[in-house]
Amino acid sequence: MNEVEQRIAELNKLLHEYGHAYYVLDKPVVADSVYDQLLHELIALEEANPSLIYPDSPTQRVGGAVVEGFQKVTHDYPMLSLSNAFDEGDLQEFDRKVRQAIGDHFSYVCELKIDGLAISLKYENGVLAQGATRGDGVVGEEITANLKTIRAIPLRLKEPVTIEVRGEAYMPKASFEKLNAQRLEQNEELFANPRNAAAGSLRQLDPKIAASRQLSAFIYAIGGDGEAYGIDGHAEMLDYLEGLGLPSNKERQRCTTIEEVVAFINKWTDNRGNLPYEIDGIVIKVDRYAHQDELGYTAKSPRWAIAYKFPAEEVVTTLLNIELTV
Ligand SMILES: NC(=O)c1cc2c(=O)c3cc(F)ccc3oc2nc1N
Repeated sequence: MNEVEQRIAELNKLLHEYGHAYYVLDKPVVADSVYDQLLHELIALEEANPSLIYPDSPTQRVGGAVVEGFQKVTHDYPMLSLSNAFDEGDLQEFDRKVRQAIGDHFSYVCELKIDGLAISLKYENGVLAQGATRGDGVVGEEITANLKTIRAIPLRLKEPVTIEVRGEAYMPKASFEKLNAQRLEQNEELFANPRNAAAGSLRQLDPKIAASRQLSAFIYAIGGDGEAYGIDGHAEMLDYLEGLGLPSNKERQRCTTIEEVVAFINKWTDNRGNLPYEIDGIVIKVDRYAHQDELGYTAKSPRWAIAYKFPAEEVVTTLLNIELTV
């Protein structure tokens, strides 16, 4: 390898490491100025040596041309939606059905329900090959170019595995405030909430616009059969996906009773305002895959999971009261 090739290889490695620490682990290891300086050095070297551009170089995140529209993709495994629980009674009913089907020796995994939009990511031999929206659950839109602009999404995994994962793309609260402040400046219509802003950003046909929106993502499941990777349960799968370099939400907790689940829900009902992203509930999943297989699915939802939805913010009821009094 000559000197330039060596430096390009070294810059790719460093920027990949620093990017993972900053965007996936939320633990920066160098100052932004150092990252930017190295990135600009790589951009200059790649411009002078286009044949040495790596497909997963950080300079390739904002690539793609502006497209006329998105291709449709059929998911290998349907992207189902979660059934909802609105109060403790619903949770007790869910728990009763689970115990009826698989007995009492199991545990739940509780996760924050990120308020964004569901995405699917396909990696082939470790390289991000396709990204798509949920769509109607069977057919989604191919938005690979836009998802590549999300720095929390690795362009290459730490292992050359072929795997499909599912997760939630979202707009952090800080990005949302900044975006709406800019739109106010430019007399543009404001986004109502971070979820709409994230959806609107990923529907942009120009990846440069998606890149400017500073989205992020959490991965919450594998698409397809986790046991094919020698993994027996969901919590273990999330650890495995983290090991591959994928971002998963660390605020997850194993619970063995609904009482523990309720305690987790109460904790985050009170604390969610301190999170740097919006959540609209808590997802409760039976952990072991063998138990999930026994419980199975309805036409549109897994029977082994449920989403507890937080009550609507009081501001809505206040508005309603005003209307009612007038
Ligand atoms: N928004 C979320 O944070 C979130 C969403 C889902 C799902 O939509 C979901 C849908 C399924 F059919 C099965 C598992 C799931 O797990 C999930 N886990 C999460 N943490």
